[in-house]
Amino acid sequence: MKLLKFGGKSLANGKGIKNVIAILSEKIKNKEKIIVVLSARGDATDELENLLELAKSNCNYEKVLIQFRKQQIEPLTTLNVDQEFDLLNRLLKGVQLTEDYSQKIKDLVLAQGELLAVKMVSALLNNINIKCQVVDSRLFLKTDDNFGNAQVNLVTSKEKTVKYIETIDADVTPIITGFIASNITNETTTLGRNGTNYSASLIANFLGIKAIESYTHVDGIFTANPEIVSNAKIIKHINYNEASELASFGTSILHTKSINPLIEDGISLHILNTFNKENEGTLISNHQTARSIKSISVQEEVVLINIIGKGIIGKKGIDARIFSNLSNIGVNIGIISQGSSERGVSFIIPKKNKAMAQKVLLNEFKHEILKQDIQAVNTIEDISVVTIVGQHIGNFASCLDYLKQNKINILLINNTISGNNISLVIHKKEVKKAVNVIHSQIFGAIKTMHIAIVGKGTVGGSLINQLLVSKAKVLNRKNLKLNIFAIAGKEKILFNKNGISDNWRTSLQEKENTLDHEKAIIAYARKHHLENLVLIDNTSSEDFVNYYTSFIENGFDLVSSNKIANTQRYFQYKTLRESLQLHKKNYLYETNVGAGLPIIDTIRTLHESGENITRIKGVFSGSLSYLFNSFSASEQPFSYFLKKAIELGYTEPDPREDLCGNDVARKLLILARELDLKNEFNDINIENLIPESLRKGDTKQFLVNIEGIDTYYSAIKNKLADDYVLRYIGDLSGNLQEEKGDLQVKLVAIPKNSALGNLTGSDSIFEIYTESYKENPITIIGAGAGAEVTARGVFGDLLRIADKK
Ligand SMILES: NC(=O)C1=CN([C@@H]2O[C@H](COP(=O)(O)OP(=O)(O)OC[C@H]3O[C@@H](n4cnc5c(N)ncnc54)[C@H](OP(=O)(O)O)[C@@H]3O)[C@@H](O)[C@H]2O)C=CC1
Ligand SMILES: N[C@@H](CC=O)C(=O)O
Repeated sequence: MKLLKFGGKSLANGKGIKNVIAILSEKIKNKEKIIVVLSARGDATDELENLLELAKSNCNYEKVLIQFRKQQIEPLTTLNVDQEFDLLNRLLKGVQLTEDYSQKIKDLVLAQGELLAVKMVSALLNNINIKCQVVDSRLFLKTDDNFGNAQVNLVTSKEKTVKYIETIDADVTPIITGFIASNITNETTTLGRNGTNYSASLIANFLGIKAIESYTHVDGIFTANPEIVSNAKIIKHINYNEASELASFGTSILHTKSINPLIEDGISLHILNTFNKENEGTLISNHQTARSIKSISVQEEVVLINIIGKGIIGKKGIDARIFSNLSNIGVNIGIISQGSSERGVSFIIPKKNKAMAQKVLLNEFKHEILKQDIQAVNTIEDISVVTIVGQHIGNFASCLDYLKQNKINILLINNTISGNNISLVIHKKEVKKAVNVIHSQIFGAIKTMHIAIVGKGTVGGSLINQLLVSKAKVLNRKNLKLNIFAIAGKEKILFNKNGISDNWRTSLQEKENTLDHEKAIIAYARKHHLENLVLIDNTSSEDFVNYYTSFIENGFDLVSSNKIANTQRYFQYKTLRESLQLHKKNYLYETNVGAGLPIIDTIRTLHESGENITRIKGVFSGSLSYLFNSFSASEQPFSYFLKKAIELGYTEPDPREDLCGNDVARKLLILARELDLKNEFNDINIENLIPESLRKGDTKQFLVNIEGIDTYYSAIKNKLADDYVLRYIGDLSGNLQEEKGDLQVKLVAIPKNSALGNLTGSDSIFEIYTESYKENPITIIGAGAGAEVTARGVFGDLLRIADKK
């Protein structure tokens, strides 16, 4: 024999009630022996409560009652419900006259919800020739007089239940009301909210039924609320102890009170979805599961009370006074925190008890408050308790670190003595982010990086497209979801918290111009509780780097192809690093020097391992490499190749930044600073390759007069000896153990058959001389510029940051 319990949402009009009848008729036709327990249909309990309130306030409840009746007789409008509605009418009239009602009246009114539900389901089954009988549980579930939350007399109720059910013919299915019972004088009582689950557990226990199927509107118990964590998973099987833990920490489909009768009699409870026949649901039984389950639950509607004062330290009896006073007024206390040297006690109570608790405490401690021994009894609202059930504190350190990295402020932390549950008190606005962060950390589930990309030109545009093309593969291989939630150019921003799509260029174009990109991006991420934030700077803007610290302070890691932040004044460079350290944030910029080549990583590894780097020399500019390689081997003028280099995406947004040597100088300075040298940009000796007349004016003007550059370069070429080529090199030398190195950027003529002379295309070459490698430098060679290789380098930095999470 099985007991089937259906919740209110399952019994609501439309698909719900249809599915319930289908489930029941299939089982009965298959000769399964079942007993059915029902809740009130849909929101009937709330609606009946609302009717009481309307009547109490002397409002016109009749119209609402007519509407309620209409709902309750769907889908069988011929159902006779006169008895229930005559009673409701009389009761509500009385309430209207007296402008008040007792809990006893309320129980009688609410009971009509369950009575109507069993009447409807029985009638629908009878209509399809299934024998069933309406059963009013008030006839056998006996309670005390505590209306609204009555205590069941287990012995009497068991005896009466068994006797009553025996009177029903074996081929008739009992359809029993949940939630309602009666006292010794047969007055209607109720078993508290979610009482139907309790009724079902008790009836199964009394009748020796070993299995309950509890039909709800959800697929079962999840590792976290699926409305908060999109990739939360169903927990297929848990044992009673784990279920009790989940129930006491706020998992809404379980209630401790309902689990106890199951444990006592080894009754399994299968949570199933009325609306999803295929789903396996969650089975709760006494079988030991292989490993302790983990599930994250959230308790809302709580407040944190802090009692603060120097007079509390070491004083005996303070705690006893707090807790006995609250217990006297029936307030349940949750997490308690009291540091040995802290001047205060903090604890969680239900929000509804806030005013009452504060009043009682202020009164209890009025003398201490007067003497200033207690400075404040304050309340922090808008908090939630996030509990990780089945999580040991010993393995939680990385999760805490991860929460900190995501700027989640933990007000209190608490673990149970068994060490298997951890509760965190956090601000309500951070709950969504916190639960997602914890979920991805403890379940190794899909981790989502939320990425804002500023700069959507040559490099930025390629990066966005690479990310869109590769994101499915990355998800597959690394369980990592790359979600671009913002794209910005100079003037416009496009946001989409679920990730921008392939037509981002058109969508961005259609946006209004905005100011303050930084503020808008931070506000958007905060509003949508986005975790694992990364800001990617693909501009060459000097202004935008000023916002880096603000992004860091607001929980963003940084990736940048823009070289400006690393080549500002040394104190600014240092301040940025201090901020990164303080906020435990990462800043990766591999593309700053070698585009897609791994220069910074190599130099940093050598340096950090103690290897003395003595010199770094090479052709650092992909565009200039391309220009000199092509120009030397051709009769075309220099400007012809310069235009091609711009087209190919090798140059800086203003190509004069390459030609004047600034770009190479920046790369050189970035490398020097990786070696802990404190050079400033001004310290670099730079040979400028732009004729004086073309240095002034903006990029547009320069491009109009671009041919003006040709005579200058033809003259240089004409002076070049045979078998020599031109190379624009960066050279970091001197004593690199000192505070500053010697930084030179210059044009040199070198033999064609040397390492530097042999370069082709837009290749760069970096020669790294060290004490161990002596005269044979480590050489890194490859494409030194270009949209695709640089974007790939930025992509690599992003994945490196994801790996650190
Ligand atoms: N090209 C290469 O091979 C390499 C380039 N880099 C670096 O990559 C960066 C980007 O270069 P590239 O893509 O060629 O440049 P582009 O000129 O093609 O793109 C620059 C982008 O930055 C945007 N932008 C400029 N200023 C701002 C601002 N203040 N706020 C927001 N957005 C802004 C522009 O917006 P809008 O579109 O609205 O004009 C544009 O989308 C540079 O710093 C460069 O040094 C690094 C290594 C190699
Ligand atoms: N303009 C740069 C691009 C990479 O930083 C270059 O030419 O190397």
